[in-house]
Amino acid sequence: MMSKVPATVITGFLGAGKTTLVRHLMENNQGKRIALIVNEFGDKGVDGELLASCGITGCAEDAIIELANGCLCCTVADEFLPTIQSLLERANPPDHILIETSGLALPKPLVKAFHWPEIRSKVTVDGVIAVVDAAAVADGRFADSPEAMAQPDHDNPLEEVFEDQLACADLVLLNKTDLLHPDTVAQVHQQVAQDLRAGIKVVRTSKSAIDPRVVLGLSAAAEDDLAARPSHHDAEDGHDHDDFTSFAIALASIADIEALEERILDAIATHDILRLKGFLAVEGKPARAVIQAVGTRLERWFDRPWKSDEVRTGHLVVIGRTGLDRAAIERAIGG
Ligand SMILES: Nc1nc2c(ncn2[C@@H]2O[C@H](COP(=O)(O)OP(=O)(O)OP(=O)(O)O)[C@@H](O)[C@H]2O)c(=O)[nH]1
Repeated sequence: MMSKVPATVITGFLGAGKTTLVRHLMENNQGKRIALIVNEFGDKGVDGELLASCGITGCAEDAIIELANGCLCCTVADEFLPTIQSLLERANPPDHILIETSGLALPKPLVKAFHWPEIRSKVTVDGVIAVVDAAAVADGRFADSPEAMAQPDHDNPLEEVFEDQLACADLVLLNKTDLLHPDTVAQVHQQVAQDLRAGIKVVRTSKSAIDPRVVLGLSAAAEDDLAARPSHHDAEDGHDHDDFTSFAIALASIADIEALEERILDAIATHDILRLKGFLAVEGKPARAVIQAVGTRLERWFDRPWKSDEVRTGHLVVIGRTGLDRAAIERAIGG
């Protein structure tokens, strides 16, 4: 019998370190041909673009497939299945498939898709890896405030997505431990462990750095034990995305990047933006700048020189709870 191609689903809330993990796994591919399917919330992809410029040796151009716009777990039949099928039909099919889901996606409906007769005999879910932002957990990002708990019928979409991702995991990476005191890491570890199925291991990481042999080759066949992976959305057919929203801000070349950074941080704090990321053109700089913000933590670096035929403009993708004041954020950041 032909052996099935293993597929690893990488889940984890917005900004937890999924793309960082994917990059690490692709850089340390140990000669394996790895293909990546990446899906983001919002119609302007950043992760695929960032990885495309990775310069990893052995990482072929066509190794990265971006499914932008929409939620992978809800567009499974239309987009995901044909993509997997076309990967498998390649002259040189991958040895391993990585699937990076958006930070707001529920992993379970995606894993369920592996039951489809067209792919069931050819691919198996080797494992669901949940990446956790330990600093965000320590900040109480996913927990309810006492005031919210007191509300009748309250629900917390952040907490539900976070818990669904953990409940489906075969392995958890407790990431960003570099940002916390070891005692806090231990507390967060304990807290996260409570939401896991019995026997699921938590590995502490910084910058998602982990030996690929720990993450790949779990042989979990997750599609065969879905019943053991509880979800807040089990009673529903799909899930709606009304709880979260996303939009992109176009920016012309920036003269003063420090000033822009301050405006971004102010906007994040004022409007409770969950995630902001994108690219910028900076006047007088030959390279493209990357901006990454998770909550109020912001990173910026230059990733690659602009190509001669590229238009030097930027865009920032903003993600938050529904109700974000787009016009006000655009005004605040646009300056
Ligand atoms: N300090 C610290 N920063 C990290 C760590 N891992 C990732 N980051 C940073 O966190 C930000 C988000 O990382 P990503 O890998 O893009 O996160 P993601 O989960 O792919 O984000 P989304 O796809 O938007 O959900 C980037 O600025 C990373 O450099 C870590 O362990 N420690």
